Amino acid sequence: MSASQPSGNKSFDQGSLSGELDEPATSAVAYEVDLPRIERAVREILFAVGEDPDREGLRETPARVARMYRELFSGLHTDPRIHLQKFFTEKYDEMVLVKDISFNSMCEHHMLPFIGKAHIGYVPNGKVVGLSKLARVVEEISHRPQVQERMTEQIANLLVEELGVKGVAVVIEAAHSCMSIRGVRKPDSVCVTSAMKGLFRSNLSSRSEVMNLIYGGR
Ligand SMILES: Nc1nc2c(ncn2[C@@H]2O[C@H](COP(=O)(O)OP(=O)(O)OP(=O)(O)O)[C@@H](O)[C@H]2O)c(=O)[nH]1
Ligand SMILES: [Zn+2]
Repeated sequence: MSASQPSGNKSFDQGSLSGELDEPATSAVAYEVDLPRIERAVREILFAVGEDPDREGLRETPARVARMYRELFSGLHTDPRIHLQKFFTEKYDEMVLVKDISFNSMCEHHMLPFIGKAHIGYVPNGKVVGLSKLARVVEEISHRPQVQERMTEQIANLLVEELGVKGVAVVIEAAHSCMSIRGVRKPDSVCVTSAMKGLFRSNLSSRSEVMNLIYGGR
């Protein structure tokens, strides 16, 4: 299924399509990142650590870092709700699970990456979204200064608010570089967070089912 040509996939034709047909490629909100300001700041950091930002190898570094931050924080200027505006009215009312959605984010405490996988399960309440849209939501919510717990909650809340799901389970596992390359230096630690809403919160067997589907066989 392509984002702008949903009728190409027969399995989705059985339901009717709602929402915007001309979905933009991204949900970007107009904002011009101040690249020169980042460049000046990076030059200052290089001076402060005792480097010479004008030596050949570093000359282009401030501009590179500025472009890098624009990319890593691109989710600050997007509205991930847009990806959930287009849905399919399906009778399907069992769980849908997309697991192993890889992501990278930036820990807001140290501005170092945390990298991992998100698993999103939900039980629809008449509205089913294209599977890629869940990954798009993860992309945008992760490309911000984040903490893992907030990211987990934000994804779950978005599905509740936009799709009125009967239940949603978001599980995120990630390795935080701020814990591996510096500070306490525990390179093998993995942080796991979960947000359970609706029947995944109230019903133990639904919760066990989604956890088994995510982790079963591992
Ligand atoms: N709960 C949570 N903590 C995080 C996340 N990312 C980083 N941290 C933690 O944020 C904390 C910041 O602690 P501080 O004491 O303010 O900073 P610090 O002196 O650099 O801490 P150390 O990392 O222990 O050296 C650290 O314990 C990090 O492990 C996250 O996504 N969630
Ligand atoms: Zn950190």
